[in-house]
Amino acid sequence: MAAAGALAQSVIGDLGSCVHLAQHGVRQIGMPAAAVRMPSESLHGSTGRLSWRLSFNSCKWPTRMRTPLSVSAAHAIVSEDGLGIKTLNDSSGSLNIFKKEETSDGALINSSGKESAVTITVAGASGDLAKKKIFPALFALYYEGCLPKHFTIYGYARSKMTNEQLRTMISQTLTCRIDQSGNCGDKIEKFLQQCFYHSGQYNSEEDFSQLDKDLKEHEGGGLANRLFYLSVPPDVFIDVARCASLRASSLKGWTRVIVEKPFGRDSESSAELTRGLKNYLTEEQIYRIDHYLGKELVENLSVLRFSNLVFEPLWSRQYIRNVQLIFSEDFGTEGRGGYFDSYGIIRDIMQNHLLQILALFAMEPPISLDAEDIRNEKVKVLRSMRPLHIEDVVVGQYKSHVRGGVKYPGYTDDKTVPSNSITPTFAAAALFIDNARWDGVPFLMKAGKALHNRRAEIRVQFRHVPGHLFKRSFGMDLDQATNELVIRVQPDEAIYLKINNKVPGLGMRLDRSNLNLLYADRYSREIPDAYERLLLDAIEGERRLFIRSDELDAAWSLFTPLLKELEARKVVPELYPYGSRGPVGAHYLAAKYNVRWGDLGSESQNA
Ligand SMILES: NC(=O)C1=CN([C@@H]2O[C@H](COP(=O)(O)OP(=O)(O)OC[C@H]3O[C@@H](n4cnc5c(N)ncnc54)[C@H](OP(=O)(O)O)[C@@H]3O)[C@@H](O)[C@H]2O)C=CC1
Ligand SMILES: O=C1O[C@H](COP(=O)(O)O)[C@@H](O)[C@H](O)[C@H]1O
Repeated sequence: MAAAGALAQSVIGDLGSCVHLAQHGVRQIGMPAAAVRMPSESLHGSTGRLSWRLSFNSCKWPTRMRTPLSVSAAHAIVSEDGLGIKTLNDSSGSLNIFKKEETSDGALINSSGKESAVTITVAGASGDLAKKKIFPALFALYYEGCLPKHFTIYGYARSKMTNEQLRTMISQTLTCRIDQSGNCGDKIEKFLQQCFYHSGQYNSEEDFSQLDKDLKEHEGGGLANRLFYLSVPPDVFIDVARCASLRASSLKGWTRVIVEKPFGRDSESSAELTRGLKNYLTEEQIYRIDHYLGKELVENLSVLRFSNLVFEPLWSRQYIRNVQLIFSEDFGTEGRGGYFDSYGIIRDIMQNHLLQILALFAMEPPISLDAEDIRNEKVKVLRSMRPLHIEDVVVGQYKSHVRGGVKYPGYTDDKTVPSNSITPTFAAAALFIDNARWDGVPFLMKAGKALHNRRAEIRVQFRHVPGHLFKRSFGMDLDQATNELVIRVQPDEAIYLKINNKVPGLGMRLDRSNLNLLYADRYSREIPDAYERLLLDAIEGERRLFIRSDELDAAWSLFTPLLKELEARKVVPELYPYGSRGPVGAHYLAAKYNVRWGDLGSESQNA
């Protein structure tokens, strides 16, 4: 076994293969040529805190480089930042990927080069999220060949269920990739055979000891890693973490725990949750999931910014007038009113999903694409932000509405919601980042349920062109002539830039047109669900898209004073009809900062 230190020193090699890889885009994705080393030996080994893991299949490329390549050269490369690639000269053209892992979560090197087993236990397996998202995502990973060869999936919950009943439940929500649906039935059957169920209490160490026994039987005595997904209500997070950690941790491999939101209700409860989890787990073992970070277009933000020369120079107060982060759903809290009423839209969407996008959008260029480098930059942005003021926030709640003879229920019509609830189902807010790059630029957020459409997008409105030669063509309203970049996260993923253009003809008439990258037109591949990416990352130990505890603290510091004030003052939300565009107050808030919401232009896809 070669040690990583030795690898780092070995500069042997055939630059031909380097060039070959560069031609396939590797260098562009993040491997500077200077960092490429070419050892002559086999590449798995370990040094200090780093270990090297051998895995197969292009899915297992470290996320930042997860690009399928077909390279036929028989060479191995290791970069100084801990990434390595070994290309095989076999007919499949497959790649072996070496990836650095820290051993603080219990990872051990598999010195034999034999693939280790992974068990994924979903606590709360009988619940909504598990059925809707987690099992389908695990199946999709299996379907794409992204799960390790030896994997087992365990459902754990209090409900009594047999393995067969779990399989029947899961099978109802599995779907196959549109483009490869040929052998779907077989794949579903094989996947289900790897799924098992264990009934137990969330706070019973004894029940987790039983689970441990079951897991061991499936793991077969070799190196086994364990991932626990806490898909349970937040009041049992710590119980499950305690029992899993004390009674069902992997003895030889790593143990990781994915924690679902909400991570508390405010700074204090969040800190308490973190303290509670850290009694049993290290920070490296905790994967706080924010599924918006796993969405394709959110992943793409850094690529758009940092790999296109045309954008990064514009990314500051000098050229950007305002940034808008917009989330809307065309359905209410149906079915989740009980949870929602004690959280509200600000905690449900703004403090996490929209703020995470904002941090990624506004951060300084990170030193590298390593998880810690990116999270360091995100936390700096969050710490540079002003805590929200109540004057910069508008809250709303949907009321019932009859349209086309159909009566849509109001929020308080939900039986699980108190009839006098003042929990906001809509909020708009203006935030500011007090740093050199963003001084004075309003970042407007808007999130709401039961609105007229379902959409999540980032809108970047640029400043006016100075000394605009074409003023006369635009009339008085120069706002209509500014450029706007729209990153549509969902649905119909797209990136488009509104530009001014001459209408063809002999006159000089201008209009606004879109330079449009509509994903469905450009890429035939189906976009993976966010949970697929995040589960795969957790299995691979890639923490870049998970929230670090200091990020979480910073996020809560921004919102906690506002949330407390709203609650203390019992601020009554402005009512808006189900299916409408939300409260009028949102427009006044935007107008206060000289902003017009960009999503109100028209109903067309690319408004
Ligand atoms: N559903 C969603 O779309 C989203 C959910 N989340 C978060 O994910 C987690 C799981 O969500 P979801 O599946 O909707 O939750 P559920 O309410 O469906 O709960 C999951 C499971 O936990 C058990 N459970 C329910 N209530 C309690 C309780 N009071 N005490 C102990 N166990 C309980 C039940 O299983 P059993 O009785 O069999 O033990 C249930 O099937 C939550 O933390 C939620 O906030 C986050 C984002 C979106
Ligand atoms: O976290 C949550 O997200 C969903 C919206 O997720 P999406 O991927 O479907 O856009 C939201 O409905 C839910 O209230 C919230 O808890």
